[in-house]
Amino acid sequence: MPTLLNARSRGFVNTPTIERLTNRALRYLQSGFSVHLRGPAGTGKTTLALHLADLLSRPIMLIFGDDELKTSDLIGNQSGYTRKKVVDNYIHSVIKLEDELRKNWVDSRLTLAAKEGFTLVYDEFNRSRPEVNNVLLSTLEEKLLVLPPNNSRTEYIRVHAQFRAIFTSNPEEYCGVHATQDALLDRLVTLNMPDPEAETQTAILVEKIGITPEEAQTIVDIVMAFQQKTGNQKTIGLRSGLMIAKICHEHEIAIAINQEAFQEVCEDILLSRTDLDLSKANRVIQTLFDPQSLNAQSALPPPTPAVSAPEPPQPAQKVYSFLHQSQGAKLSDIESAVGLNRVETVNILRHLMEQGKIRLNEERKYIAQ
Ligand SMILES: Nc1ncnc2c1ncn2[C@@H]1O[C@H](COP(=O)(O)OP(=O)(O)OP(=O)(O)O)[C@@H](O)[C@H]1O
Repeated sequence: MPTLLNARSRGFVNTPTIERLTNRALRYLQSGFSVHLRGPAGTGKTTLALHLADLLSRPIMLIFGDDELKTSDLIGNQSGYTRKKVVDNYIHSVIKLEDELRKNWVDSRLTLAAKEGFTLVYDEFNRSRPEVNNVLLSTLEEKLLVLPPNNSRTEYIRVHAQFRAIFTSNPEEYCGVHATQDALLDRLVTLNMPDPEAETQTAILVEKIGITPEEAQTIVDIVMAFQQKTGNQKTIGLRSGLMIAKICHEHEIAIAINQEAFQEVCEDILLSRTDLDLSKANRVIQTLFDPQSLNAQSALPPPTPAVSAPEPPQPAQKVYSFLHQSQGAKLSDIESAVGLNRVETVNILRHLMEQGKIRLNEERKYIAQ
């Protein structure tokens, strides 16, 4: 059986923009639609897809799109044979032999998710050839998964009511990406991922790498200014910032624009990511280490704290008291009892779990400690 993913999205940074996007996507998922997050590399599609899947509170199956992927990788295939031999020697002089050879069918991720009502996260699905994804058409629309003919099992699977799929994709001009069939797009609600704003990038660098907000802002300023000056939107962004931050943090390199070691790291990470002529790109990057030029380039707002910072005490107290009285409840019950939306409820539950005040039992009920 394929491995189930338990995507507790720790370290997920929730800014007002991300939260709005999350709420929109969640609304569509709760109404039974599958969601498609589309946008350039490094805008946080996969991270948001896993966060959404986590909010749905169902086991998660993860598939990565790939040119080599086959339909059988999605639905399953025949794997070996089972042989049954019956020897009947009831009358000692007579032997009756029955030999039966049966093909074994092994479900793959889509089939399992559709059967059991899991959440399927299909990352970069347009890297798979379009015909491979055809099997998704009836799964999403008619809620029927059609399997290849076989005598030993049913050829149609009725899709479980809780099955949801979350797709992510890169724009079609990216290398190795196929055009997406209109029929598939027509069955999905597509949300375009915005480029993460400076405040989101800063918050992510602080949360993921553990640098200070001022250091994070210095890196984000440099990366965004380089992106603007070179006109390169495709490969320079959040990931470059995360790499610079991680390297500097781990090697105790001071994150300041007048530090030679910091300048070198920025050059190494950024110069390889632009199509601009190297000498021109080099000149651009040198202007960024001039404090006046950088300040003029990017009047970025000061970092604002992430929304995932500690919840206000009142709703958390409400959730805790409810759990205390009810002796355990599931996410949907908590949500309706305290009148909060899913994102708010999950944030509070996480916060209470981190404080050791509640725990999640095997029936996925939250129990007050
Ligand atoms: N909201 C977030 N909270 C914390 N980290 C984030 C968030 N969004 C993105 N990141 C981090 O930014 C990096 C890029 O994010 P992610 O891989 O989700 O982007 P993507 O759009 O799926 O990229 P690609 O198209 O290249 O797969 C990752 O290291 C991820 O952990």
